[in-house]
Amino acid sequence: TRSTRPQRMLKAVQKNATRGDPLSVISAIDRFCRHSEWAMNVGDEKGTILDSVVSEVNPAMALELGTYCGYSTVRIARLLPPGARLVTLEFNGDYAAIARQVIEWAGLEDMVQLVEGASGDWIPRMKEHFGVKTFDFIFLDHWKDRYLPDIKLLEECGLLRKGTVVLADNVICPGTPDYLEYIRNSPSYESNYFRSHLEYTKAEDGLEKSVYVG
Ligand SMILES: Cc1ccc(Cc2cc(O)c(O)c(C(=O)NC/C=C/[C@H]3O[C@@H](n4cnc5c(N)ncnc54)[C@H](O)[C@@H]3O)c2)cc1
Ligand SMILES: [Mg+2]
Repeated sequence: TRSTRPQRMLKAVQKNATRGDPLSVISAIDRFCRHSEWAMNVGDEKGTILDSVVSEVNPAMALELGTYCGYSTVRIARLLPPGARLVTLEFNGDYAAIARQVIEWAGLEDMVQLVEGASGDWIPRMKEHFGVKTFDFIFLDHWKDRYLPDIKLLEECGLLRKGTVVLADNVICPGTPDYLEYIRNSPSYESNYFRSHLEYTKAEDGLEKSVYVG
């Protein structure tokens, strides 16, 4: 049977990227998406904004919702300080299997804990199951109608602390109107919009950076 797009993306990484070199994995995926097949990675343009926020936060404990093929997982994990950890949730087994191999090709498997499961099920178990106290940095890039319920769940589970930075992809395209409305009007967050473009296209999109103030 015909291969899937994530499988073809992984092949492109194994063919064009150097084992243990995260930047070569990132550029191999960007080249694949620009010249072969578009895919919903955060991409190179929004990726530089993601990089600058991760570098500024320098998180010891990071969370990603929506691993997909692991592109942003690699972008984040390559910037983490030694001993830091990135937990990434992905409930599609096929995508998780591809992402695991992409993360391993980049040589970042020691920094990353890929959990195969739904955010709604696993966020309440972060403390007792993963020994997480609070997250320093959170990247939202899963189904857009899950951003709002999951940020509220993260609050309820006490997983945010004063200064936790939440970065949300696609707040314009596909768009997350209910999340934006909540986070921009909540006294518990200071938010800023970083205007950019939908990955590999000229359409507008952007990232919303929100700092939890408690
Ligand atoms: C109209 C239109 C369509 C598509 C686009 C283009 C476009 C551009 C983008 O950057 C996008 O991020 C998206 C997008 O839809 N992303 C959804 C990404 C989901 C991944 O996360 C996984 N997942 C989804 N919910 C959960 C969950 N609870 N727990 C754990 N994993 C979850 C899924 O298994 C996927 O691995 C789309 C732009 C405009
Ligand atoms: Mg996205």
